Amino acid sequence: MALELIWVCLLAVGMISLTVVPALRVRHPYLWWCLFGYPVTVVRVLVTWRRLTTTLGLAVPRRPARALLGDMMVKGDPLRPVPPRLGAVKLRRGGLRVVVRLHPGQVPEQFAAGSEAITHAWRVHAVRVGTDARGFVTLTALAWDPLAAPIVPRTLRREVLRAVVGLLEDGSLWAINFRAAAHWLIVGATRSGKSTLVAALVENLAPQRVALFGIDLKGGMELSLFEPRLSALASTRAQAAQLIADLVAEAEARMELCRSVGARSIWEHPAKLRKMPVVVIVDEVAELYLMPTRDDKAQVVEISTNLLRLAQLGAVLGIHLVIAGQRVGSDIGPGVTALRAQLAGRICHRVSDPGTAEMALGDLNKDALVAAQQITLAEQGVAITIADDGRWTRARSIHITPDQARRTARKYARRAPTWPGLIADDTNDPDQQGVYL
Ligand SMILES: Nc1ncnc2c1ncn2[C@@H]1O[C@H](COP(=O)(O)OP(=O)(O)OP(=O)(O)O)[C@@H](O)[C@H]1O
Repeated sequence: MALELIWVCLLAVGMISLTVVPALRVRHPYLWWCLFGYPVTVVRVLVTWRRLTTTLGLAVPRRPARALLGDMMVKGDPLRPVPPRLGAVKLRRGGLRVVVRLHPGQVPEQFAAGSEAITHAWRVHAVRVGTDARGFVTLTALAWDPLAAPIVPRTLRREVLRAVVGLLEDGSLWAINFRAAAHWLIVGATRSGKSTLVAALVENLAPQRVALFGIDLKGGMELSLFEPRLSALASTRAQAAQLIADLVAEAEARMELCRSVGARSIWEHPAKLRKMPVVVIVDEVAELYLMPTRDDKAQVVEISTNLLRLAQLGAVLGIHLVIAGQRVGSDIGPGVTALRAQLAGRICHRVSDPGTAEMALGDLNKDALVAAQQITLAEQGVAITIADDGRWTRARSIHITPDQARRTARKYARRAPTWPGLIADDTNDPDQQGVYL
């Protein structure tokens, strides 16, 4: 009877595993990885390590390859070469990480050359080789392609002017951090994912005590989604010229304030005096520089000069620019190359002309430029960006639908300070006090 009960229990467990585990893998991949994928992979790593390193030539013999047997010299490989010492296999979000101690004479490049074989042996999506300390390599395995459908954790450390917009290809968070790079350039051909990225950015910034402005000369088609949360939206060139001029005046007033309190940036101001950070999103920047008639020329020159001033002054004054466009080449107008030099943050989606990729990444890294040109039509939302540590990497934004963006903008409409003046009508809300301090 007892034996039958055990069999029934085992059968039930087996049935549940067969149905629940695959469903969990699809619906909650991170939970699946913690509960099932990670433990199984740890066993696989430990079991395969000796054979894997021997096959790759990374295990070294303890004894020399020749030995004296009586008065005979015997040559041959020792039976049990010693693999490099493996540290604890640690869990990381959607993957694992393990530190390996190198044998004397080994270099990380030997492990990098074998990363494809390690990937297959561990049955993971990819293995990256890094070096955090001399004499050691860190092997980071990704369970699946993080760019296939990026999911960011719901509970994130809230930090003002930092927006987590997706994932990097190593599975870490992709953040647009205005405190690290004051201004950002986002380029990409049509349907490459620019608007989705901007939506992810606004989704993050909307709950923060940050004033958002929009300039969208495509009749406000893109940025009007966020209108309730914007302090102002310029949808004609005249409105844009006025708004940019007003923002330059705001920057000058902040500069004056800095001088009066002896501070070099608004972040050094006493909390009570500190002005609200401003993020200005410019969609389709080329439209600002178009000169259909002669009369437009003066206005274009004014816009170009003021935008450049805003970029130069704004970084320390809490005024930040996000410049987005399909085609951003030096040919679109005077001052574009000078403006580009001020935009330290770069994001390049699939582009249709090499000039735009060159504009976004050419002055930073030639390999990044090549990688950007290899993004395919199917990889919507995938971009090349420069990470916080200065390295270029592939990344993909989370997919925010227009409806989601509209709902977020409505939800946080009360947090949009009035313009001019940037006076928030919610300063008594204790929930919001000090968010940007
Ligand atoms: N991160 C993403 N993940 C999945 N799909 C995406 C992502 N980003 C964009 N897409 C898909 O690509 C389509 C086009 O994206 P989006 O509208 O953002 O492109 P765009 O570059 O702004 O185009 P346009 O310049 O024509 O406005 C979206 O409708 C969406 O279905």
